[in-house]
Amino acid sequence: MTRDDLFDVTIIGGGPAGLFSAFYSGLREMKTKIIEYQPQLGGKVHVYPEKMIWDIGGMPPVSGADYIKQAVEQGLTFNPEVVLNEKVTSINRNDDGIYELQADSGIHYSKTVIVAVGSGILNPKKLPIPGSEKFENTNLHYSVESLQHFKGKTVMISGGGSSATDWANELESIADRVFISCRKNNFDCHESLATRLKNSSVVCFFHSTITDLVPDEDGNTINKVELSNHETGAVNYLPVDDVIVNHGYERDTTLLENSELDIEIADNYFVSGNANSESSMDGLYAAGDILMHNGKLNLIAGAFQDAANAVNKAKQYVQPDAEKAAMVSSHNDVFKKRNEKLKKQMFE
Ligand SMILES: Cc1cc2nc3c(=O)[nH]c(=O)nc-3n(C[C@H](O)[C@H](O)[C@H](O)COP(=O)(O)OP(=O)(O)OC[C@H]3O[C@@H](n4cnc5c(N)ncnc54)[C@H](O)[C@@H]3O)c2cc1C
Repeated sequence: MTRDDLFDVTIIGGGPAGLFSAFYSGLREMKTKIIEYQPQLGGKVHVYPEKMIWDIGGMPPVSGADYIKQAVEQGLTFNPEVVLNEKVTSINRNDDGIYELQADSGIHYSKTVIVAVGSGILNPKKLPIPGSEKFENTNLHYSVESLQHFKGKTVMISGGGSSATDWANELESIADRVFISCRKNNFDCHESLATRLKNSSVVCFFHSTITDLVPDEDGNTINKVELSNHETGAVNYLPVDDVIVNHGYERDTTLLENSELDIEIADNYFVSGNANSESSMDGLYAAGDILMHNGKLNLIAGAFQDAANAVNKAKQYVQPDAEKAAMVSSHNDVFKKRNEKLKKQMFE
């Protein structure tokens, strides 16, 4: 990247807030870039692809996976530049007032920035068993993409928190057998989840940890798990078809710590801003879970409002005589051609 690749707005993070920011900044005719660390857009909704989301205004219940599909389609409406697999490590500003985003592949230059990094970069905590990575291509899972994959299988779940117990409950009626192992003597989740689990056919192993994965003959697939009880010292070998691990997430939240700018931070992590999504820095805005202010709504619906506010402020920063807000979409010329096509499809 050179300084000639200067964008009006660069959005860090491609979750719900980043995607709606990209849509809205396209609507406001700004040259837009989204930078996302993960290989795909969608943010932390990827953690719950099969959960149903009911609380997005005007939208019927939608699965996380379908929501992502729609949000990505909307986010890319105006063809923003999308950079995936790219971690922004710090935000600085040069003497000309241009923001410089340091990333793995070099520096991204931008007139304004929207920080939409949610809870930071999430990576699942891995099983601390040497060599376990090779099973990630076969039957060791750190997320549940599809419950149906486990139909008729024997599944071992490791973890005692909300996600692990929720998966165990969901899989009970789909899998043939479900085991769950938990380090403590009780689950660390909402009591209704724990009660449902204890009354189910799921076999719970407390005080227990997976200490080894025994492969089948070809060496690529887990055939048995070695389960050790650290109270009694008992070791069990359980034949399994799949292993699901949910030990929580490692969070990389270093972006703002590394930045030398005077960005006001709340609770050691969040961008302390206002209801217009402004931060303490001119030209730098925040949207979604990373933004904190008095009226903050920590829902996807709240991220949309933050995003539109951030973009409107960015637009005025780049072009001070611009309208304060975009015209509504229902009679906006930007959509004229697209509407003709859509109406044709609808009425044909
Ligand atoms: C299990 C679960 C269920 C939920 N259910 C609902 C629900 O029913 N309804 C609802 O409204 N909300 C729900 N939420 C909350 C909702 O998912 C979040 O509010 C929403 O995802 C926030 O969007 P965001 O874009 O701010 O952040 P995120 O979705 O966290 O996206 C941030 C993105 O930024 C990227 N990123 C972070 N740091 C960097 C960096 N340095 N460089 C590049 N990229 C970076 C991340 O990889 C990520 O993709 C749920 C959350 C969870 C965990």
